[in-house]
Amino acid sequence: MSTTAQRFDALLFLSFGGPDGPEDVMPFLENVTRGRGVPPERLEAVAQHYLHFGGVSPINRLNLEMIDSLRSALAHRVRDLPVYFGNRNWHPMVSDTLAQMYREGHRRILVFPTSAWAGYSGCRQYHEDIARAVAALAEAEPTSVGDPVLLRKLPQYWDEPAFVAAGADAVRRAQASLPNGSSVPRLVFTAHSVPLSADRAAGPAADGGGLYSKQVHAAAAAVAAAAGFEQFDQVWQSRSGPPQVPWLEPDICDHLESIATQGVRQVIVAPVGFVSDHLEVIWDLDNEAAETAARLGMDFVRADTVGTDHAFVEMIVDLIDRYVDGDGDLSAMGCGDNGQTCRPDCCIPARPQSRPRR
Ligand SMILES: CC1=C(CCC(=O)O)c2cc3nc(cc4[nH]c(cc5[nH]c(cc1n2)c(C)c5CCC(=O)O)c(CCC(=O)O)c4C)C(CCC(=O)O)=C3C
Ligand SMILES: [Fe+2]
Repeated sequence: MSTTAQRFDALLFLSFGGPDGPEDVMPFLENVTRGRGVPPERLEAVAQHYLHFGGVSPINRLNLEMIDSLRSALAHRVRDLPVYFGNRNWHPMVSDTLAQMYREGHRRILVFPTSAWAGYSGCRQYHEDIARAVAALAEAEPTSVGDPVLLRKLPQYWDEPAFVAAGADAVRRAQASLPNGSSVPRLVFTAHSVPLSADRAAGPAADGGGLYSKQVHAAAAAVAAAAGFEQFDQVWQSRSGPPQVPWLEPDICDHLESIATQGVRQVIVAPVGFVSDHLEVIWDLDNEAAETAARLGMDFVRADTVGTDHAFVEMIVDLIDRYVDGDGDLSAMGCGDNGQTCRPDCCIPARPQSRPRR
């Protein structure tokens, strides 16, 4: 690792990945869950959600659109930084993208992850896949042993002002689209649930862990305040895993039931935990939660995700600007080189004994 500041010469846009057709669905789900104890019934159910949309997740198209906007924003600021696309769980796989970047001469690579968060699923798994790709490069491109690459993951950005501002704009647009009601609509934020044990393992043990849920809550509070709401609820979605294992609760649909009994008639659901309209967003919210709200007689509107907002793309460029010359803050939460995991106060492994996935 070099100690003198040196410029980065490319950006790897690193995302989760999703299937592009029905035949991709099962192999994709196997990549996501390999060795992780997700019950087969849950996988079957999730496969059906994908198949409901022809086996195509919107995530890849949305990422490509975000990359297009990012390239224009970089060009606009006269930043000469080629952007490459790689995923953790589906093609283009990060290891293939890295091999291509290497062949095209890139040795110092910044990594932008499409997760804003700390924790095992939100941060550490991204590091693990970076490390795996770097290890695979030694086989794909043997010269990389003597002429190595440096991949530096950018820090978590859940508290960036532009992330909050884009979220607040989305909430305001959603609110404006509700029919006129007699009372203030209830603002409900959702993020991906994780096992309680994983959440407890995130962040300094002295603070009791829970860094993922704390960040989500803090981001939601900031978005709510910026959108002019005095109150909000924080709930979770897309739980999986065996039912006897506790996950973050309440679930969005259970929560809609309970606020209906409190007389709430209008709800704005804001998926603060997701950067773009993933399958989880369009299935669990636009389908399941919307249907639940309809059954309960509530007006329901789902706020947009921030990924298509110009302000969010500008935020990515700002992050890049802070790091591109090689003197960005390496101790910032989420930052790490070549998948060297974050500091222990970010994302200690939830399951230290889990087997490597491939
Ligand atoms: C915190 C978090 C984020 C946010 C951070 C980030 O954005 O990275 C996230 C994002 C996403 N999760 C996604 C998809 C899936 N997640 C699953 C499973 C799981 N997610 C978990 C957590 C998270 N997930 C966990 C603890 C599991 C249990 C199994 C395991 O520990 O791995 C499964 C397996 C089936 C199931 O169990 O549901 C699928 C298919 C997609 C792509 C959707 C598309 O295709 O559009 C995206 C963006
Ligand atoms: Fe997930």
